[in-house]
Amino acid sequence: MTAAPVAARTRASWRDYLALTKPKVISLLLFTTVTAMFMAQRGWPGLTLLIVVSLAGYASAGSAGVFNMVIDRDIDLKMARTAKRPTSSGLIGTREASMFGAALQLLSFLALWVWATPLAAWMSLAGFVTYVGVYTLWLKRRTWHNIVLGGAAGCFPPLVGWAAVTGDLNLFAWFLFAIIFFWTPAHFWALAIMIKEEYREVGIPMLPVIHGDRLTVAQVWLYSIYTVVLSVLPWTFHEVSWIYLAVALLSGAWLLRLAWRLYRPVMAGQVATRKMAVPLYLYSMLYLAVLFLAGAVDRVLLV
Ligand code: HEM
Ligand SMILES: CC(C)=CCC/C(C)=C/CC/C(C)=C/COP(=O)(O)OP(=O)(O)O
Repeated sequence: MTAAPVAARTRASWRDYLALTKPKVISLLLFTTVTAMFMAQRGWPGLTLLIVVSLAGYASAGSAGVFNMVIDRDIDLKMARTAKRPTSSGLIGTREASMFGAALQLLSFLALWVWATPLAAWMSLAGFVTYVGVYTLWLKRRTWHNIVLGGAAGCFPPLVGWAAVTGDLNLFAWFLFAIIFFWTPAHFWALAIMIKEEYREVGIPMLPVIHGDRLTVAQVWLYSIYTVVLSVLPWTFHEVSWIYLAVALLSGAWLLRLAWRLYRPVMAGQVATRKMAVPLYLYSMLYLAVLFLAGAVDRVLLV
């Protein structure tokens, strides 16, 4: 049996609901949650807790994605990258999507509260509120600072993992938060350069649209430096040892190399092109994954 063409479909399948949760983005968010659990435990956190936190973490971040797609369905419809989202195409109505999102958030909060710790549930809710309330509703359409302040949403997943294991948050857990906070601009503004014309057309005030390429690459370069410096600090506090340090320095050097390769030609007067920004955007995700993996391996094996 062949699938019906998209335009002819009127009934949404489970795949459409899954698409509302932004599965690819969540895969990396969840990776930071799970690796943070190993870092907090300094060993195996237990299979039950790993499963509960992974499922609940997915549901919470997924719920945030659902509400983001409901709120942004008008602008998503106008951009090629997002036009086919079920909320924009009308395949899934606002009411159904909102109920789905609310159910995910409620289940996630209860599961974390009951089977992990109340603090983990609150941290997850804080991530949700920051993404939906601060980023999507308040800042995204208003200011180019949107992704810096709203980007705090993506910093909560490691706190969820940490709090699920210890019921508490220490300085190192907040370092994990801060690393993602300072990493986000390099990740997102590299992408924003790639798709700046789409953002311009729909009037979303992303940095390259508002202040141009030069300020964007300068900010990306600065935030990349902050990220690498910050990534090394936990070592100076004896929270991690040489495995993490070696990985942080090597992967950080590569991040700086790619940020520099975007910065230099644009500062020399060239227009920032998609081709120039792609390597940094793609590498940003590998970088974060490798850094968190190194933290987990290091603390499980050595510290
Ligand atoms: C304000 C913060 C952030 C913004 C505005 C942002 C924005 C975006 C956008 C617009 C995309 C393209 C998605 C697509 O093509 O469908 C993307 C991709 C991605 N982002 Fe982010 N992001 C942010 C933070 C994060 C964080 C914290 C993580 C994980 C720790 C993350 C992980 C990813 C991944 C894995 C992809 C690739 C998805 C794919 O290939 O479809 N992002 N991001
Ligand atoms: C703990 C917890 C619940 C955390 C949730 C954090 C979360 C879902 C962060 C994701 C960040 C992200 C994908 C932003 C893109 O939004 P966008 O609207 O700019 O992208 P779009 O144009 O693809 O919709």
